[in-house]
Amino acid sequence: MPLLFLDYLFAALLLALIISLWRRRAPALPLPPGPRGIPLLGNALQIPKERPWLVYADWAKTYGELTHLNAFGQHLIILNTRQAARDLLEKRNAVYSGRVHMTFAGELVGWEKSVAMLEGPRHVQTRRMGQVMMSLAAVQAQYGEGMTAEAHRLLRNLLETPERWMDHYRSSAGAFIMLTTYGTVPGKERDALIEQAKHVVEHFSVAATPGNWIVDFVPFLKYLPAWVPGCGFNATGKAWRAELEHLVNSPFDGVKDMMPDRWQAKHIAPPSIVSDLLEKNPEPASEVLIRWLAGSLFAAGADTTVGALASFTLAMTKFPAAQRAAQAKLDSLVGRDRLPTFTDIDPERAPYLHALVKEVLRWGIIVPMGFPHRLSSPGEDEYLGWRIPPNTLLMPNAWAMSRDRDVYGEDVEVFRPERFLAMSKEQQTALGYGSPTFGFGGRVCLGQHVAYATLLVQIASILATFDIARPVGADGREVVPGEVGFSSGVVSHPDHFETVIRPRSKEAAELVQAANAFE
Ligand code: HEM
Repeated sequence: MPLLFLDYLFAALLLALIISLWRRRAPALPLPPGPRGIPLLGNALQIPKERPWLVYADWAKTYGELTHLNAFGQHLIILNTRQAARDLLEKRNAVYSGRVHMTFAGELVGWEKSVAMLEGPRHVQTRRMGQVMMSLAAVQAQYGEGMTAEAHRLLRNLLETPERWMDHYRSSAGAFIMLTTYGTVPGKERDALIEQAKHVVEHFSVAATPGNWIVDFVPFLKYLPAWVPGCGFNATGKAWRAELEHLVNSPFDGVKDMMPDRWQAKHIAPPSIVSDLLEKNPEPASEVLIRWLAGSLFAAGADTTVGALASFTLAMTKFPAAQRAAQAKLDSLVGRDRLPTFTDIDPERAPYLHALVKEVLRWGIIVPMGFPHRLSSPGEDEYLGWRIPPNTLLMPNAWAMSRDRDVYGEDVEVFRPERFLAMSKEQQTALGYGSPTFGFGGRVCLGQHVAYATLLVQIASILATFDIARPVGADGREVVPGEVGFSSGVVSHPDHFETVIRPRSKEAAELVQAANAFE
């Protein structure tokens, strides 16, 4: 027996030796190229804070498809081409659909239950539930009427106080999501929730900014009381958690109360994503997923849609020819004695309008670096001969992809909807809503069809009734906006610019008033 034991020991040592020799002979694949960092910090000091997509696009000229960075040991890879993003985030989405873990935003404030941060089977299950929003036709059929009425309210607000256009876009975006998600009707309660949501979304942006919170680097600090010097973030987290939970729970409980016997579909709740999901998934275990799915929609949808409308307004101010062309097409399609409906603006009848909305999403791309995806498999991956270590964060440079000259032509900085009309049907289908603005793979924006339908009806309604014009300076000449930058957050809005929004005619103003006569 002792001899047998020694045999085993000898065999094990031999095996260990062979493995170590083999490992030495087969060196690991290289990491993708990237700027040289410094010990411990890596590239942390080189990561650009202002409009990083511009710097990354510049680096891509040196490094190619992928740029590798390392910040305090965390691997980051910028995906510089749509092909690389498709190959990794779409074709291998089973392993590239993880998200980054954030102690402050996720655990302390409570965003970890939101769809955008969930991972694994709960994420897949929640997304499956979100399929109720999974086609443009379905969204229009179910919510088209309510969306049209919301668009009319936006027009009325623009007529009354045009200079407050950004406020009106914000409350309109909130109203659209409240309507589709909870079926909430206009009123004081809804206005209060939209106002509260504004703060929650602003706080999310601060909470999720990497580097803002020491507890993200030293997680055990979350256990210390807020009065310990340096741990005040625990009090902030608690306050923000309370407001987030109120926003998630209050409208949800309102719908639930209206459907006490929801499994029999005998209820008085208006049609909405929540009532639909509660009806189809009556088992109590689904409730928390539906509650947070609904809450996530507001957070993910409100600021993004507002940003897209701001980009639209900037584009119309800078490129009046596109505005005139869109108005002429709408006039010939709808006439000038009524407002457009969803039936008027389907892709077959209104191709120019669809091209214009796609161009808004491409030219003024508002999530320029997407949201990072995490490689969640325990082992490393390989792509084009490069090594991708587990836990790497992949960030698609959607801004650079939306300026790919091979796809969009040489004039990528010009707002020109015609570029989509010149493409074949196959090309257009491959590009989806025109650019990678809605992300990729198992994480692609869950609200993309709602967002697109919302923009379509809002933009058609505005163009039919208003002119978006350049202001006139003291010298009597039009002031053409110069180079307007975009803000640096995850959701990026155009910086301030001057514009004038006024009714196209007396008749157009009357149409807007008539559409809101019963309010
Ligand atoms: C123009 C408007 C919008 C843009 C540009 C946009 C863009 C995006 C992007 C880039 C992502 C990340 C995709 C990825 O990780 O690859 C995302 C995720 C998401 N969006 Fe949107 N979005 C918009 C509007 C909306 C709306 C209106 C809703 C809700 C009704 C919504 C709900 C979501 C949700 C729930 C996620 C998280 C998906 C997940 O992590 O599984 N979005 N969006």
